[in-house]
Amino acid sequence: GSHEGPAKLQKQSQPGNMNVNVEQPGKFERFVAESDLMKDDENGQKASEVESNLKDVGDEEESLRNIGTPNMEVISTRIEALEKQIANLNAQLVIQQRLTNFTKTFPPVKFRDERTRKRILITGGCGFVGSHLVDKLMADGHEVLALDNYFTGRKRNVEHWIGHPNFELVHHDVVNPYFVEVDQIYHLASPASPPHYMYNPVKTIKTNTIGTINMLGLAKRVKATMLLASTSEIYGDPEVHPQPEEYWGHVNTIGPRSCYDEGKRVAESLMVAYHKQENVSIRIARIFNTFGPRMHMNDGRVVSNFIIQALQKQPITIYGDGGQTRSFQYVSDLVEGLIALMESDSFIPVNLGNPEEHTIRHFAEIIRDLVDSESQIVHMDAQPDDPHQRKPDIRRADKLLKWKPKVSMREGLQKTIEYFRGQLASGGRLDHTPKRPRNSLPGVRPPQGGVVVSKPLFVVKPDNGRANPPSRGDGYDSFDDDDIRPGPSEYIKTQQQELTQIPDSQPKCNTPRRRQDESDSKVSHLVSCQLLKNRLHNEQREKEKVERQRNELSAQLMKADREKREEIDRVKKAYEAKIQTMDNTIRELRFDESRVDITIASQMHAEDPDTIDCTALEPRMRFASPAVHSKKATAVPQRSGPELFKAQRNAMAAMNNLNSAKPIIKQKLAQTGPERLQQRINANAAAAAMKAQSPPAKRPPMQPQSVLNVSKPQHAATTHYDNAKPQQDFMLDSQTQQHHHRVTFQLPPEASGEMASPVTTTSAPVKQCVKKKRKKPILKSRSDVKTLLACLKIRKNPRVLNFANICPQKGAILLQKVTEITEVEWTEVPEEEAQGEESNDSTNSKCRKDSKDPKKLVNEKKNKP
Ligand SMILES: O=C(O)[C@H]1O[C@H](OP(=O)(O)OP(=O)(O)OC[C@H]2O[C@@H](n3ccc(=O)[nH]c3=O)[C@H](O)[C@@H]2O)[C@H](O)[C@@H](O)[C@@H]1O
Repeated sequence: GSHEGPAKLQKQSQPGNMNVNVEQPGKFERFVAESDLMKDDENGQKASEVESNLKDVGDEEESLRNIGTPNMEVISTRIEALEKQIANLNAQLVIQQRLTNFTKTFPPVKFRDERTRKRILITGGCGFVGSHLVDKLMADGHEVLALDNYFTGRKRNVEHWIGHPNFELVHHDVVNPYFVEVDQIYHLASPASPPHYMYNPVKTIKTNTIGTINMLGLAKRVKATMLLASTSEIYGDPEVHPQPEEYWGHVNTIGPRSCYDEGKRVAESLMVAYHKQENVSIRIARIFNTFGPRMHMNDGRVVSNFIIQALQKQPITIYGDGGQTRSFQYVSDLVEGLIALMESDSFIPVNLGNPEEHTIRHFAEIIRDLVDSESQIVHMDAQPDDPHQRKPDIRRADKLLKWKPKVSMREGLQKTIEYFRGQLASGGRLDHTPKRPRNSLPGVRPPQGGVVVSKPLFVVKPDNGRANPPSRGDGYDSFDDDDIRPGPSEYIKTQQQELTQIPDSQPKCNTPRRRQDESDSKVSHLVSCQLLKNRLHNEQREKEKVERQRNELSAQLMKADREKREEIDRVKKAYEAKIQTMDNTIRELRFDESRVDITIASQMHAEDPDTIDCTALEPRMRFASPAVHSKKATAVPQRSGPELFKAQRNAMAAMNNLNSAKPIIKQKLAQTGPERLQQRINANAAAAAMKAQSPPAKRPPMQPQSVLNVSKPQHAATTHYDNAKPQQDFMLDSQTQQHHHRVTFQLPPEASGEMASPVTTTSAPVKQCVKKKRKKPILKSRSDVKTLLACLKIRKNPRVLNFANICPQKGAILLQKVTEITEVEWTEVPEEEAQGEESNDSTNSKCRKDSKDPKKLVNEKKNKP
């Protein structure tokens, strides 16, 4: 029956499936039309109803399979796969999150509330000192605004803060006014390396004077405290050693360094003037030689030059005899000193430097040793106006700020060497080849030796003919017209005029070579800025891309998770349905058992077994009861003694049958546990597989109708088993044998093989069957009981049994049951009648009481109202 659908199974399992069609023969057609079970059981071995019941259980399993109950292993494998997939996606998500956060991760920042958090402006915030100051103040939890024109500063010095809510980077030249509300201003903007500040001395002066005025104006307006990064250079070539703050200095006002020295001296003067006149809160730091990471490789100062020369095993170049002295401080000490000064209330200048003094010759040897380099030390011409000695007197800083440098020179040098080593190893964006100074630089003396002048930051030729806007930083002369900014073309014209006006004493300044170099440098600077912008833009895009990928992965993860949950739900539901079905099966079997009990009890206690009132029972049980139709049952008239006796005897026989059914049902109930069910499922699956492999068994032709007609019991029972084809007809004959009638079947030749087994057992009495321990006892299931009870009913009133939906095998079995029941009844049939019928049979060779064609019989029944 594995080809049947669940709907058919459901129909089969309905209790009223085998209808006792008493007074509605018109329904016969409908039964025929619905006779799905006619197709059932092409497999003869399964004719037994026990097996058919087993099959029911198997079919339940099949119906489960139809709703998607899969093999547990398959499900768990699927779930495992999904879990693996989810773990995979999780791992990917973590990686993507790390990638995403990589650009977002900032160094740790202290939390400050509104009262203690300050807004701090740092001019030159992208420079060597400025960027370290940014780091320190950011880490301390302040809001930092870094201003830079990127002349010597580099965005990459502060790129780790870009995007931080406390940090802001503004491309601005302090020569132009800038308006912002801040609490403190660190004014660091100015080139500081001699080659850099000598490169454009006018700009250097403007930055230090106009830039300082602009910042002091801002400080005045917003009442901010302003710190000026002054320099030890204001002492010039000092005649006092070490240099205290009280020393006025020794500066050549027209020397090559004067643009810087005098610029810073004016800046100090401006600070004091604004303090006295405008009551601006000021701080002046006189910074001595400082070194550390983030120095530009092309800085040109002694520390970077010597370290790179040593690392590259090139000659270490000392200007002059090397007897000049310097005192070098590490950048972190300077930053602490600057902050300490800002936080103090000292408006007088304070020296910030490390008093550890060395000659440049000794310094070169120290670096060569620290680098473990084989570089030679070579001497070149001395620098003009190069201070011969320099050492800070830091007593004031100690007294006012409680500040002293902490990092020794060697310790600081180690860190700086590592930094430059890393820079060189990473390809060092700039190749450093210190060159002799160009003669043409204005303000720089004609070469007398090896002054190291840095190359332009990025030497990139302009790829278009357009004139580039000014990049030397002095786009206009602030003194003349603060509000009018000339356009690029006018600017170029002005520059050219300026250049042609340079006196003949410096003729080389006018050469095309000089202008070209200058232009290259400006362009390269612009290009470097642009490259940086592009890089940041690309990074931003990359970040967005990663973000997108992350979102996609999240969506995938959610989808997989949802699928998993759905799968689990589905399996759960399927198993719940399976359990439900098992429960139902067990309940039904229990129900059968109790029904049998009830029936037996009814039979035993009823005076007339046929008049039991079953109205209180539910319909299924009512059907099982002998009083199938309670109305009719109660309407049965009082019977005579023999009739009653006959009925009681029949009831006893029925009771015996029922008793024999009970243990079988119990046994079956015990068998219908979950394990047993699983076994059956497996067996069914195997059988189905076998069946699929073997060629389909040849089925008998479809039998649209089969009618069992049991007539009045006084006469010999005449039954038509009507197949569509006349040759399949057979007659039921009865003979008296010893004390009871015997019934024989004549089966159609093609069915006889399949039905041999049930037919041969028909004539044996019930008790005998049990005694012989037949493998297939007659009463085994509720349908047996139903059949029996139906037959009991038939005995009382002749009826037409409709077996339209019963297959031939089952029909045969049913006939057998009828025979067994009628056997009891027919013992009282008068001998003559039986013999008369026998003679009839002998003449006709077949018992044919109403010798009508079966089809005619059907038609007659249909025509009855
Ligand atoms: O770093 C600093 O704090 C100071 O550096 C410079 O002052 P300077 O001492 O001239 O700095 P360097 O260029 O490093 O020169 C130091 C000494 O080393 C010598 N030197 C430099 C470079 C070189 O390759 N070889 C060499 O012998 C110089 O001639 C000089 O005597 C600036 O002028 C100051 O503004 C700044 O404050």
